[in-house]
Amino acid sequence: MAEATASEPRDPNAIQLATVDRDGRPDVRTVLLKGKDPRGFTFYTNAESAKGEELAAHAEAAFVLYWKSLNRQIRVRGSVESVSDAESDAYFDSRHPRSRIGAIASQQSRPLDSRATLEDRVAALEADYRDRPIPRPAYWHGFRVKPYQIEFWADRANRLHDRIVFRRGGTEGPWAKQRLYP
Ligand SMILES: Cc1cc2nc3c(=O)[nH]c(=O)nc-3n(C[C@H](O)[C@H](O)[C@H](O)COP(=O)(O)O)c2cc1C
Repeated sequence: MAEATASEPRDPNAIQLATVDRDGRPDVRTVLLKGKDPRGFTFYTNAESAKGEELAAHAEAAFVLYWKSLNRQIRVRGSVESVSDAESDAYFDSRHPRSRIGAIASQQSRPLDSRATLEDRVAALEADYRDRPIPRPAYWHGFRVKPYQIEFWADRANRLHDRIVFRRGGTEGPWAKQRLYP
């Protein structure tokens, strides 16, 4: 990530996050990776969005990071849990006030009749919260992907790329390392 931060033109932490809906049909979208530690990988979103509903029905996800400037890919599969309220509060409070207002104003993934409706809602909320703290809505929080598989792919000459996969039986415990044919 440090190398990508130095060389990617923007959003080195953008991940393409895949989930499945109630009928088992895949869905995918970009979100920003906001945390990584031994427990897993964290992103923030509206739990009432399409992805939130999909995760509520089936708490499993996969994501891919592709750094074009480095020609490297990382693939992750894992089970998903909500992060603690304290973690979500800390991240929410670190965001710019406009982003906090945006999180309240946006009924993410639901129909919006016009851009003006959203802008009016933002203006009303900005007036409402001018002199008081902007609280994190309960539906806006972090999700943690707890990995059971992580694969690193790196470009090599003549398309004989390196692929190293780490797997484990569940979301805890030791990893087994395996090299794969490209
Ligand atoms: C570069 C980029 C970063 C994004 N980051 C986030 C994010 O961190 N959280 C989020 O909820 N949506 C983010 N989005 C918007 C999502 O891709 C998506 O439009 C939105 O979350 C609704 O997805 P859903 O309908 O599948 O729930 C981002 C989009 C882009 C292009």
